[in-house]
Amino acid sequence: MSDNKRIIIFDTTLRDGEQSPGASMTIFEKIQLAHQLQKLGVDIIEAGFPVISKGDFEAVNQIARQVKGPKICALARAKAQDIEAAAAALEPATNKRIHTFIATSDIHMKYKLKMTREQVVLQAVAAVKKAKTYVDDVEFSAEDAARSDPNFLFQVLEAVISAGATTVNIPDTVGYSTPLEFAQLIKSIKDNVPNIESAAISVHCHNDLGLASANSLAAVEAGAEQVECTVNGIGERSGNCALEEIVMALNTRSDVFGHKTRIDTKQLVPSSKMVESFTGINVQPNKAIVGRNAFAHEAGIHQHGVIANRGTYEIMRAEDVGFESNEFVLGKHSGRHAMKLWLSRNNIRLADDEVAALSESVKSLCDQKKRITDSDVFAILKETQQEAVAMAEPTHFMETRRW
Ligand SMILES: CC(=O)SCCNC(=O)CCNC(=O)[C@H](O)C(C)(C)COP(=O)(O)OP(=O)(O)OC[C@H]1O[C@@H](n2cnc3c(N)ncnc32)[C@H](O)[C@@H]1OP(=O)(O)O
Ligand SMILES: CC(C)C(=O)C(=O)O
Repeated sequence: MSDNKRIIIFDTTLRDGEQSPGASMTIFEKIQLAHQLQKLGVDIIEAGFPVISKGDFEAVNQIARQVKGPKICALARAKAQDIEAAAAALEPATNKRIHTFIATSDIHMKYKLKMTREQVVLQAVAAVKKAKTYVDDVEFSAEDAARSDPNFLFQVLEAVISAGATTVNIPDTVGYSTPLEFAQLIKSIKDNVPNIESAAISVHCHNDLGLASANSLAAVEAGAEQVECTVNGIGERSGNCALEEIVMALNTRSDVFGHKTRIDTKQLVPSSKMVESFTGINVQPNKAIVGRNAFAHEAGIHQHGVIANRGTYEIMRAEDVGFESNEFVLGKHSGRHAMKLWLSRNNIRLADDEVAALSESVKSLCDQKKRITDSDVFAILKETQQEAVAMAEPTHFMETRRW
């Protein structure tokens, strides 16, 4: 894979991810997660925002000391004190980046920062110059870029690149943009910022309208080189672009995007589980890629198809993202083919008419009970097929409805 075909994966689970209400992690957990992110193969770990607390400073500092491989990044407002804290926390890292930001939308400048456009440009440039005195690699983010006046955004980006920014990040801070619009914004930045070739273009999309991954992919198609994302898509409000979604979309549809990443996809599920356990934020079952139902089939027509050929209903392999296998669930929607498979996995032989009768009994039970277990099916079998069950040597006679 040539390098110009590789999208840089900038993981911000430890920074923006941790901003999810209730997701705070201990220093020990953050260090463990950073090691897991290294194993996952992310290019850059945004380890925290050192000025905000002693704990965040310490976590970034320990990660900078211990985690080798990915570049370690720390966030700083466009303020001297923040940049000094970021530089001090990152000091032990061999490969490091300071990420500084200021808002460029009229609503943020007027009401939040109470600054004029001219003041924002001056403060952005001063921040980048200050960060450059500590590190070569400086990222600048124009917060709320997607709602900023594009002409002002071009002016800010040109100024920060001239000041030494090596990456310019275009956040859709409030998840307002749409794929076509966001792609157009990236294209217009490439066309209107004269020195844009001197910096990498990054995107950072939020999920308020459920479009974070779609917007990030549209940006990649328009020429963005770095995607900022989080494991399980955690982050402010509805979260950030989910790392697993962007990576598997690029992998699975390389025919469309023509880009790859360095991610070891088999580490996606272990990373997801670690984030779930450290933050206490559970992944919804139907979450793309890492949700518990992402590779599970209950409907008979689908189960029949998958038994015949997994490609009928699976566009990715469960094993490739770190699950042990795909799964079948016996339920109200299951049919005879799945029933036969369940029986064979439990070493039970039945004639076709008996399989059909058992399927009917299972369906009837499902009309009364939301979830059925292996024990339920065995109970039905014991009533009707004592001989077959007696001969069976169940391989996993336990309370589970999946196999
Ligand atoms: C889009 C994002 O995700 S941005 C990152 C968000 N992350 C966080 O906020 C991390 C946690 N934050 C904190 O712990 C605190 O907010 C701190 C330490 C950063 C600041 O705390 P405080 O000094 O008490 O200020 P408070 O949070 O109330 O207000 C933010 C201040 O930062 C200023 N500010 C906000 N963004 C920027 C910026 N990019 N550059 C410079 N100043 C900024 C605001 O104007 C306000 O300044 P003021 O105190 O002069 O009015
Ligand atoms: C600091 C920036 C990149 C951010 O988190 C946002 O705009 O959402």
